[in-house]
Amino acid sequence: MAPIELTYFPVRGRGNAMKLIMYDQGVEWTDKVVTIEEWMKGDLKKTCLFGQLPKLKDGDLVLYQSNAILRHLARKHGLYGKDGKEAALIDMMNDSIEDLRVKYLRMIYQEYETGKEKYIKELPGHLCYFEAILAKCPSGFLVGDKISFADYNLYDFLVVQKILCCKCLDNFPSLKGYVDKIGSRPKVKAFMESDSCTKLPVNGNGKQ
Ligand SMILES: N[C@@H](CCC(=O)N[C@@H](CS)C(=O)NCC(=O)O)C(=O)O
Repeated sequence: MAPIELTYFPVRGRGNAMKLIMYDQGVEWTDKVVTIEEWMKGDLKKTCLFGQLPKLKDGDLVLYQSNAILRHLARKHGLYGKDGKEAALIDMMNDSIEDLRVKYLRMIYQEYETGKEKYIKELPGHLCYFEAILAKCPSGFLVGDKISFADYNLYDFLVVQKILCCKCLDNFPSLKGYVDKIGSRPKVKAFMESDSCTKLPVNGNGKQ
């Protein structure tokens, strides 16, 4: 049995970026899928440190909080820059991706009907920062010359934004090139085209 076990709902959600990292880095893991019906019984929730998923079990280490999980995988698999300075910059990038993800999730779960149009209108005003960052990165990665966990996270987020609004990257050539570049890594491509990704709804409430 794989030593890593990921417990999450049958959605892409916050689980997809960590799955992408594991698949691309050749890490074996087992998915423990929790249906909403099972979750609603409440027993599993009570055992979760903060009452939420995802949960990653790596040997005797049990982790909650998706960004802590991404960072753990990054430390183990060399996806955290070449030194402390790059690690700090990667953290900064990832925090900014998290800010956007929270905005997106708020719209999806709390105000899809009333807030979707406004969200799409405001999206370029958020994405432009990443466009400017990537336009200045000769490697095509957010920080340094190697892929980091923040790159997988941003890639995952941008793909989800394209599902919401297929034209959202049209005015952002660097972001477009970035999605194409990361998306054409053979294992990333294979994972994104696999049932493990395509068969799952993007979000738990069916909105996307
Ligand atoms: N900050 C947490 C948020 C986790 C979170 O919102 N989990 C949701 C699913 S994505 C959840 O467990 N919802 C069920 C519940 O809160 O009862 C993280 O990044 O992991």
